[in-house]
Amino acid sequence: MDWAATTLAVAALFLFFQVLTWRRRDNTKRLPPGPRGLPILGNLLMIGTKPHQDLQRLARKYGPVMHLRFGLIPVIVVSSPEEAEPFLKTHDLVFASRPPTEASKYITRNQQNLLFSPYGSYWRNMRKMCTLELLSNHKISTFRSMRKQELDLLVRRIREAAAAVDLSSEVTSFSTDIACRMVIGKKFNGDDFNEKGFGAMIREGMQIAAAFNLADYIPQTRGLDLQGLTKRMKVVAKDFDDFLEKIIEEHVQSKDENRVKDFIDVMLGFMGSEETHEYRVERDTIKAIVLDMLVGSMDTAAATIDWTLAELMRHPQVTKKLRKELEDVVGTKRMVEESDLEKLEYLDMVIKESLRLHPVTVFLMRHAAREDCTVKGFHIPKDARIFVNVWAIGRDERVWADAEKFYPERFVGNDIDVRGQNFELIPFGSGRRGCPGMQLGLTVVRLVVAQLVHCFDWELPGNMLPTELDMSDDFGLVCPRAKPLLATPTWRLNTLQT
Ligand code: HEM
Repeated sequence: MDWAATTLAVAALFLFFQVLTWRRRDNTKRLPPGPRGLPILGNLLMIGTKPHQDLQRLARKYGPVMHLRFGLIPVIVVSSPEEAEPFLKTHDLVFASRPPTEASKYITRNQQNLLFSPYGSYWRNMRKMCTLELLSNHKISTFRSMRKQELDLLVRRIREAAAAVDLSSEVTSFSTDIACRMVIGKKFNGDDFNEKGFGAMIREGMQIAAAFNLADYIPQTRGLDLQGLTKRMKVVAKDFDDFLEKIIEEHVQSKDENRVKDFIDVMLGFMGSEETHEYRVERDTIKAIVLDMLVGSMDTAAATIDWTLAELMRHPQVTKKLRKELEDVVGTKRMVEESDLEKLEYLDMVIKESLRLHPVTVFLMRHAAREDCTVKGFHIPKDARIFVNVWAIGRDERVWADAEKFYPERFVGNDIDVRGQNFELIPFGSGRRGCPGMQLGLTVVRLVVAQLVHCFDWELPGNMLPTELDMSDDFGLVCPRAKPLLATPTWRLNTLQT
């Protein structure tokens, strides 16, 4: 094609997209304020590698309900508790859906999992199964001794370490191990999934799912795969499928009736019997839900533990106070048990404070509007994506005094908690799409933080000062600390037992 023809083609394409954008704009209705966008791309270029921070900055200028356009898709960004409540409570039913995305199409078999499933009877059915059969208090208590075994192993590994320990990596391995044992019945070492390794494969899937995929926002570019993401998704989806097929078959063939039933066993029990069970479960459903449960439990808890330990190392006075509570409740002659957790009130405040400053899912998973709706006088169009910026809400100076300061005592004398009733603190979301694994997540985080603070004194390497600890984050489906947390442990209990 010569120069003139290329220019003409680009101009025609530009005009086509511009007309599309104009047709979508309805000038009679008042959208929330927001920055002007470019033709075709909208506001996409305003978003860098830290979208939660970029959108917080924009919200300071345009307000806590903001309208942007990512490509051709309207996006509503919510950045304050008062504005989050109508989206997650008053009009929860309208915003309880998920948009179709390329990742959900390829990796989760056309949104067959819970996380990416659109609102409807399939989602309701799966949500009920997950809540009542997999993540109920009763079911998670059946894995209590498994959690204890794995935590004892973690403590032993740390105790035997001769020098500084990479706590981030240790906690991630622990979290991956308990998730695998609970969901699929066994642990996986580095490379026994395929040559890439189990954790690496799951994280590759999560990374792709979190990426800003141009094809989700400019659907006309789908076939072009401009970022090469579709190709990667197909590889990941095939790897997952081969792996899960093998694991499910092992479960079908297993004759061991005495072991604790893992999540695959439970779901296999509901398969193919619509008359006798209220859940409609197919083999593909099991595969999709297994991925949810692994993704939901592996990195969320690990990243929260890592953030909390880092904050404790930066705040020795808080650690001292937490240790005092642990000594009063547990003593110094034994390790922490899960049954101790309900008595540890200051620990609860420490974890809440950590989740306020470092919610590991910085945006609630993309909610989508199922119909047009009016919120606080603004028109929210059908199919708009709703981004609730939980990270910005936790740092909103109008709500939190000294918002950037890590100060667990702010929870003394009030009953603000993380369960979705207090919109200033929603690290697990709220309403219909709120996290069904919250109880399990909180149990694991509390247990590990308590144990590692109780069993060890920690020193930062190379005479590093607490204030020098790098607290920058990495954006993804889950946002961990960017740098590994290294610290040297000293055993502090009056017992040899681990
Ligand atoms: C510290 C730990 C955890 C945190 C901070 C967390 C946070 C969240 C958040 C913010 C959401 C999105 C809510 C929304 O879109 O409004 C969510 C959804 C979800 N979480 Fe968790 N989560 C954690 C642990 C877990 C665990 C342990 C599991 C399961 C084993 C789990 C499974 C899920 C699932 C399946 C959804 C999707 C629910 C739906 O769309 O209906 N999460 N989580």
